[in-house]
Amino acid sequence: MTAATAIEVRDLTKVYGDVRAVDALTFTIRPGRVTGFLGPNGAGKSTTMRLVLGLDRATSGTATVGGRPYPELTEPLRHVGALLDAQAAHGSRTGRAHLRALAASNGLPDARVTEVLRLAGIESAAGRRVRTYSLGMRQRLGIAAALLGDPPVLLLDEPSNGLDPEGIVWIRGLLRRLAGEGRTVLVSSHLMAETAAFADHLVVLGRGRLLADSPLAEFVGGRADLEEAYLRLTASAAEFTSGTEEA
Ligand SMILES: Nc1ncnc2c1ncn2[C@@H]1O[C@H](COP(=O)(O)OP(=O)(O)OP(=O)(O)O)[C@@H](O)[C@H]1O
Repeated sequence: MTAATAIEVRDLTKVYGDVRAVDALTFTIRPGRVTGFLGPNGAGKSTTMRLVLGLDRATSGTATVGGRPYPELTEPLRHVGALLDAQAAHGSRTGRAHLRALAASNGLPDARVTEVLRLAGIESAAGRRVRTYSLGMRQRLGIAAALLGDPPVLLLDEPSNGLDPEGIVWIRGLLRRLAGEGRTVLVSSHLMAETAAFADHLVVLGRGRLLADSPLAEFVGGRADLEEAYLRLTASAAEFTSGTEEA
Protein backbone atom coordinates (compact mmCIF):
# COMPACT_ATOMS: atom_id res chain seq x y z
CA MET A 1 0.00 0.00 0.00
CA THR A 2 1.23 3.50 -0.75
CA ALA A 3 1.48 6.13 1.94
CA ALA A 4 -1.12 8.88 1.70
CA THR A 5 1.59 11.49 1.27
CA ALA A 6 4.02 9.75 -1.05
CA ILE A 7 5.05 11.42 -4.30
CA GLU A 8 4.67 8.87 -7.08
CA VAL A 9 6.22 9.37 -10.47
CA ARG A 10 5.29 6.77 -13.09
CA ASP A 11 6.85 6.59 -16.52
CA LEU A 12 7.01 10.38 -16.53
CA THR A 13 8.29 11.99 -19.72
CA LYS A 14 8.64 15.62 -20.75
CA VAL A 15 9.88 16.53 -24.20
CA TYR A 16 10.83 20.10 -25.14
CA GLY A 17 11.46 20.20 -28.90
CA ASP A 18 14.17 17.59 -29.39
CA VAL A 19 15.19 17.52 -25.69
CA ARG A 20 13.89 14.71 -23.52
CA ALA A 21 14.14 16.70 -20.27
CA VAL A 22 12.51 13.86 -18.34
CA ASP A 23 12.65 10.41 -19.85
CA ALA A 24 10.39 7.59 -18.60
CA LEU A 25 11.06 8.27 -14.93
CA THR A 26 9.55 6.03 -12.28
CA PHE A 27 10.17 6.44 -8.55
CA THR A 28 8.37 6.93 -5.23
CA ILE A 29 9.35 9.54 -2.63
CA ARG A 30 8.29 8.23 0.76
CA PRO A 31 7.35 10.06 3.94
CA GLY A 32 9.43 10.18 7.12
CA ARG A 33 12.73 10.73 5.41
CA VAL A 34 14.65 13.34 3.47
CA THR A 35 15.24 12.30 -0.12
CA GLY A 36 18.11 14.08 -1.86
CA PHE A 37 17.39 14.74 -5.54
CA LEU A 38 20.68 14.81 -7.43
CA GLY A 39 21.94 15.05 -10.98
CA PRO A 40 24.18 17.16 -13.21
CA ASN A 41 23.00 20.49 -14.65
CA GLY A 42 20.16 19.84 -17.06
CA ALA A 43 19.45 16.34 -15.69
CA GLY A 44 15.75 17.12 -15.28
CA LYS A 45 15.36 17.74 -11.54
CA SER A 46 13.54 21.08 -11.79
CA THR A 47 11.39 19.84 -14.67
CA THR A 48 10.35 16.82 -12.59
CA MET A 49 9.46 19.08 -9.67
CA ARG A 50 7.44 21.37 -11.94
CA LEU A 51 5.57 18.38 -13.36
CA VAL A 52 4.78 17.10 -9.83
CA LEU A 53 3.47 20.58 -8.98
CA GLY A 54 1.35 20.77 -12.11
CA LEU A 55 3.28 23.81 -13.35
CA ASP A 56 4.05 22.05 -16.58
CA ARG A 57 2.18 19.36 -18.47
CA ALA A 58 3.82 15.96 -18.93
CA THR A 59 4.26 14.62 -22.45
CA SER A 60 3.30 11.21 -21.01
CA GLY A 61 3.21 9.38 -17.70
CA THR A 62 1.92 10.58 -14.34
CA ALA A 63 3.02 12.35 -11.18
CA THR A 64 0.81 12.22 -8.09
CA VAL A 65 0.90 13.30 -4.46
CA GLY A 66 -0.97 11.02 -2.08
CA GLY A 67 -2.43 9.33 -5.14
CA ARG A 68 -3.81 12.48 -6.79
CA PRO A 69 -2.39 14.79 -9.42
CA TYR A 70 -1.47 18.14 -7.83
CA PRO A 71 -4.03 20.17 -9.83
CA GLU A 72 -6.78 18.03 -8.30
CA LEU A 73 -5.79 18.77 -4.70
CA THR A 74 -8.17 21.01 -2.79
CA GLU A 75 -6.26 23.66 -0.79
CA PRO A 76 -2.97 22.49 -2.30
CA LEU A 77 -0.74 24.53 0.06
CA ARG A 78 -2.08 22.45 2.93
CA HIS A 79 -0.80 19.35 1.13
CA VAL A 80 2.36 20.41 -0.64
CA GLY A 81 4.88 23.17 0.06
CA ALA A 82 7.38 24.07 -2.64
CA LEU A 83 10.45 26.20 -3.14
CA LEU A 84 11.52 26.54 -6.75
CA ASP A 85 14.54 28.41 -8.10
CA ALA A 86 12.48 30.78 -10.12
CA GLN A 87 9.99 31.47 -7.38
CA ALA A 88 10.10 35.16 -6.65
CA ALA A 89 8.16 37.38 -4.34
CA HIS A 90 7.00 40.78 -5.57
CA GLY A 91 9.96 43.07 -4.76
CA SER A 92 7.90 46.04 -3.69
CA ARG A 93 6.05 44.03 -1.03
CA THR A 94 7.40 43.43 2.44
CA GLY A 95 8.19 39.84 3.39
CA ARG A 96 5.22 39.82 5.74
CA ALA A 97 2.85 41.28 3.11
CA HIS A 98 3.99 38.64 0.60
CA LEU A 99 3.20 35.83 3.04
CA ARG A 100 -0.08 37.42 4.13
CA ALA A 101 -1.25 37.66 0.51
CA LEU A 102 -0.32 34.03 -0.05
CA ALA A 103 -2.13 32.98 3.14
CA ALA A 104 -5.24 35.00 2.25
CA SER A 105 -5.48 33.63 -1.28
CA ASN A 106 -5.13 30.07 0.00
CA GLY A 107 -7.54 30.29 2.91
CA LEU A 108 -4.76 29.93 5.49
CA PRO A 109 -4.90 31.67 8.88
CA ASP A 110 -3.03 34.96 9.14
CA ALA A 111 -1.48 33.79 12.43
CA ARG A 112 0.50 31.23 10.47
CA VAL A 113 2.44 34.07 8.79
CA THR A 114 4.09 35.04 12.08
CA GLU A 115 4.86 31.39 12.80
CA VAL A 116 6.61 30.75 9.49
CA LEU A 117 8.53 34.05 9.69
CA ARG A 118 9.86 32.78 13.00
CA LEU A 119 10.52 29.27 11.69
CA ALA A 120 12.50 30.75 8.78
CA GLY A 121 14.43 33.11 11.05
CA ILE A 122 13.40 36.29 9.18
CA GLU A 123 11.06 37.91 11.72
CA SER A 124 13.34 40.92 12.04
CA ALA A 125 13.26 41.53 8.27
CA ALA A 126 9.50 40.93 7.89
CA GLY A 127 8.74 44.66 7.52
CA ARG A 128 11.35 45.26 4.82
CA ARG A 129 10.64 45.24 1.10
CA VAL A 130 11.66 41.97 -0.53
CA ARG A 131 13.80 43.80 -3.10
CA THR A 132 16.17 44.74 -0.26
CA TYR A 133 16.60 41.08 0.78
CA SER A 134 19.86 39.24 0.21
CA LEU A 135 19.73 35.96 -1.74
CA GLY A 136 19.85 34.01 1.52
CA MET A 137 16.97 36.04 2.97
CA ARG A 138 14.92 35.42 -0.19
CA GLN A 139 15.59 31.72 0.17
CA ARG A 140 14.38 31.86 3.76
CA LEU A 141 11.27 33.75 2.63
CA GLY A 142 10.66 31.07 -0.01
CA ILE A 143 11.03 28.38 2.65
CA ALA A 144 8.63 30.30 4.91
CA ALA A 145 6.12 30.33 2.03
CA ALA A 146 6.57 26.59 1.51
CA LEU A 147 5.81 25.97 5.19
CA LEU A 148 2.77 28.27 5.29
CA GLY A 149 0.16 25.54 4.91
CA ASP A 150 1.97 23.21 7.36
CA PRO A 151 2.10 20.69 4.50
CA PRO A 152 2.94 17.00 4.92
CA VAL A 153 4.85 17.10 1.61
CA LEU A 154 7.73 19.46 0.73
CA LEU A 155 9.60 19.90 -2.56
CA LEU A 156 12.59 22.19 -2.24
CA ASP A 157 14.79 23.05 -5.22
CA GLU A 158 18.28 23.91 -3.94
CA PRO A 159 17.13 25.41 -0.62
CA SER A 160 20.72 25.93 0.60
CA ASN A 161 21.40 28.28 -2.33
CA GLY A 162 22.73 31.59 -0.99
CA LEU A 163 22.56 30.60 2.65
CA ASP A 164 25.48 31.53 4.92
CA PRO A 165 27.13 28.88 7.14
CA GLU A 166 24.63 29.50 9.93
CA GLY A 167 21.82 29.20 7.37
CA ILE A 168 23.23 25.92 6.05
CA VAL A 169 23.24 24.48 9.56
CA TRP A 170 19.70 25.79 10.06
CA ILE A 171 18.29 24.24 6.87
CA ARG A 172 19.94 20.92 7.70
CA GLY A 173 18.23 20.88 11.09
CA LEU A 174 14.92 21.99 9.57
CA LEU A 175 14.93 19.23 6.93
CA ARG A 176 15.77 16.58 9.54
CA ARG A 177 12.99 17.84 11.79
CA LEU A 178 10.40 17.92 8.98
CA ALA A 179 11.22 14.32 8.06
CA GLY A 180 11.22 13.36 11.75
CA GLU A 181 7.66 14.66 11.94
CA GLY A 182 6.75 12.12 9.26
CA ARG A 183 6.66 14.49 6.29
CA THR A 184 7.72 13.66 2.76
CA VAL A 185 10.73 15.83 1.95
CA LEU A 186 12.33 16.00 -1.51
CA VAL A 187 15.36 18.29 -1.79
CA SER A 188 17.45 18.94 -4.87
CA SER A 189 21.04 20.02 -4.38
CA HIS A 190 24.45 20.24 -6.02
CA LEU A 191 26.19 20.26 -2.64
CA MET A 192 27.29 16.70 -1.96
CA ALA A 193 28.63 17.19 1.57
CA GLU A 194 25.43 19.00 2.48
CA THR A 195 23.23 16.33 0.95
CA ALA A 196 25.16 13.66 2.83
CA ALA A 197 24.45 15.61 6.02
CA PHE A 198 20.66 15.77 5.61
CA ALA A 199 19.50 12.98 3.28
CA ASP A 200 18.42 9.45 4.19
CA HIS A 201 17.68 8.43 0.65
CA LEU A 202 18.76 9.52 -2.84
CA VAL A 203 17.18 9.73 -6.25
CA VAL A 204 19.76 10.52 -8.91
CA LEU A 205 18.98 11.59 -12.48
CA GLY A 206 21.18 11.86 -15.57
CA ARG A 207 19.89 13.20 -18.89
CA GLY A 208 16.32 12.83 -17.72
CA ARG A 209 16.74 9.19 -16.71
CA LEU A 210 16.82 7.49 -13.34
CA LEU A 211 20.40 6.55 -12.42
CA ALA A 212 19.84 5.58 -8.79
CA ASP A 213 17.10 5.28 -6.18
CA SER A 214 18.68 4.02 -2.98
CA PRO A 215 19.44 4.70 0.67
CA LEU A 216 22.32 7.15 1.13
CA ALA A 217 24.54 4.61 2.91
CA GLU A 218 24.03 2.01 0.19
CA PHE A 219 24.72 4.58 -2.52
CA VAL A 220 28.02 5.68 -0.97
CA GLY A 221 28.94 2.02 -0.38
CA GLY A 222 32.69 1.52 -0.45
CA ARG A 223 33.45 5.00 -1.87
CA ALA A 224 35.24 7.67 0.15
CA ASP A 225 32.17 9.88 0.32
CA LEU A 226 28.97 10.85 -1.49
CA GLU A 227 30.84 13.15 -3.87
CA GLU A 228 33.05 10.35 -5.14
CA ALA A 229 30.14 7.92 -5.47
CA TYR A 230 28.06 10.55 -7.27
CA LEU A 231 30.81 11.63 -9.68
CA ARG A 232 31.50 8.04 -10.67
CA LEU A 233 27.83 7.32 -11.32
CA THR A 234 27.17 10.49 -13.28
CA ALA A 235 30.47 10.74 -15.19
CA SER A 236 28.91 9.49 -18.41
CA ALA A 237 25.58 11.23 -17.89
CA ALA A 238 26.75 14.82 -17.56
CA GLU A 239 25.51 17.00 -20.42
CA PHE A 240 28.14 19.65 -19.74
CA THR A 241 31.73 18.76 -18.85
CA SER A 242 34.59 21.00 -17.81
CA GLY A 243 37.06 19.63 -20.31
CA THR A 244 39.46 18.00 -17.89
CA GLU A 245 38.58 14.35 -17.98
CA GLU A 246 40.10 11.62 -15.91
CA ALA A 247 42.32 9.26 -17.87
N1 LIG B 1 10.88 25.52 -20.68
C1 LIG B 1 11.85 24.81 -21.28
N2 LIG B 1 11.99 24.85 -22.62
C2 LIG B 1 12.94 24.14 -23.25
N3 LIG B 1 13.83 23.34 -22.61
C3 LIG B 1 13.74 23.27 -21.28
C4 LIG B 1 12.75 24.00 -20.55
N4 LIG B 1 12.92 23.71 -19.22
C5 LIG B 1 13.95 22.85 -19.16
N5 LIG B 1 14.45 22.59 -20.38
C6 LIG B 1 15.56 21.66 -20.69
O1 LIG B 1 15.29 20.46 -20.03
C7 LIG B 1 16.48 19.88 -19.52
C8 LIG B 1 16.34 19.65 -18.03
O2 LIG B 1 16.37 20.91 -17.36
P1 LIG B 1 16.12 21.04 -15.78
O3 LIG B 1 16.12 22.51 -15.49
O4 LIG B 1 14.95 20.25 -15.40
O5 LIG B 1 17.43 20.36 -15.19
P2 LIG B 1 18.01 20.42 -13.71
O6 LIG B 1 18.42 19.01 -13.36
O7 LIG B 1 17.03 21.06 -12.80
O8 LIG B 1 19.30 21.30 -13.92
P3 LIG B 1 20.10 22.32 -12.93
O9 LIG B 1 20.82 21.45 -11.97
O10 LIG B 1 21.03 23.00 -13.88
O11 LIG B 1 19.09 23.21 -12.30
C9 LIG B 1 17.61 20.82 -19.91
O12 LIG B 1 18.19 20.35 -21.11
C10 LIG B 1 16.89 22.13 -20.14
O13 LIG B 1 17.58 22.94 -21.07
